[in-house]
Amino acid sequence: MSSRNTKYAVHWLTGQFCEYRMESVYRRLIKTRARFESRLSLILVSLIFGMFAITDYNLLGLTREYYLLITMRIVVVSLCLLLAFTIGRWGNYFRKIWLHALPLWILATGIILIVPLRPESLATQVTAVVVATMAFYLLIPNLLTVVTFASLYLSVGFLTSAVLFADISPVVALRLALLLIMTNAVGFCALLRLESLQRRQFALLQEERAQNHHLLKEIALRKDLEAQLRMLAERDALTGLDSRSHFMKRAKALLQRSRMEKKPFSLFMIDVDHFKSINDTWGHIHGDWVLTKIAEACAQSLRPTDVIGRFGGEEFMVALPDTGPDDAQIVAERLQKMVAELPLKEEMSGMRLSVTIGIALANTEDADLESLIMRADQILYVGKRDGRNRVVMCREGMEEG
Ligand SMILES: Nc1nc2c(ncn2[C@@H]2O[C@H](COP(=O)(O)OP(=O)(O)OP(=O)(O)O)[C@@H](O)[C@H]2O)c(=O)[nH]1
Repeated sequence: MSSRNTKYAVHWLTGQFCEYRMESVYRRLIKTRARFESRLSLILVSLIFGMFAITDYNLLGLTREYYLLITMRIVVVSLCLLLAFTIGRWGNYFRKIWLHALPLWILATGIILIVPLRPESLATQVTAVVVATMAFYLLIPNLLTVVTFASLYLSVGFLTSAVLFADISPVVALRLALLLIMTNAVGFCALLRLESLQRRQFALLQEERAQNHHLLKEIALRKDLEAQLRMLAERDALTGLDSRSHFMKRAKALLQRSRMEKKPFSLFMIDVDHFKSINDTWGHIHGDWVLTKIAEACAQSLRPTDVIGRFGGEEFMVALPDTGPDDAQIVAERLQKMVAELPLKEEMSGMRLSVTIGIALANTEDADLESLIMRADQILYVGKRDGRNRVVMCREGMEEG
């Protein structure tokens, strides 16, 4: 038997969950409904019990037995109504099951007491006991074990009363006993089936909920993984800037929009000067640190609409939509100055950090990103050749210092 099945196993005799915890969860869940149904059925059953006072009167008239019967019926009905009210307010199907069971014992006692007071109407009373027993099992919500004891009390009490006060022959007593045994057996089996089915239904619902919960968790995990993968693909691990491929995608979209809106577009290629010597002098960890600082400077000095990416090694790219040559020159020089003024680590104090920036402008209609990158790269090379630490611009194949 799997652990899942064990958890929801239903006892073959009581119709309750074998596991105490599961049974308490179930009873807590149905407590509101059980309270309402208990109250309703108690009111109905006690009123029916009270209405039999009319047949008592027809049979007995205003005799001593009638007064005793009416008193007993009033007591039983009042107690049941009081209990219906109490259950409605404080009934707890988990902790106060005795409160739900009490009306059964009161009603059973009331029915048993009718026999000595109206022994001549035993045949009618037998029918009433059979109906009451079935009502105990099926109509008044209670636990199978509790109902069984209350019904057996009713059957045994009624049979004893019949033998003692109605003067029945042993054969009739035996027939009555058999009828009551059968009634109890049918009621027991019906309620056992009902209790088991309800609990199995509950177990299925719980399993479905657990599976849904598991699925939701799985979806959240997958979304998380997807986000992480996207992050890995789109971001440069060292600087946090766009990766080369992601930069290309975003820059292409920006360039296309600029073309459609007929607005200027500039592209920067930024290369750190003498970066190899930084690595050689202070080591790769310091080199990495310098790269992250330059990336931060780029992110700070540019607009949120500009796209910045790490193109590889110590090269960065910036796509600047809606930026003409004059603005591009100003922005690049500001960035160059910012890098030069970056506060460095103490041990690197002797170092002069600088970048060379090549700018390509997309003035023609047919300029695509690849050709812009090529032009920016070419002009950057010119800047390096001419001494580094400078901003150089290329307009449609023309070079400018
Ligand atoms: N620390 C570090 N170094 C890198 C990284 N990627 C590339 N490099 C190094 O950057 C250096 C680039 O050197 P070069 O291409 O010769 O350029 P440079 O020394 O900056 O010289 P110029 O560009 O001509 O001024 C190489 O030594 C690479 O190993 C990185 O992610 N971290």
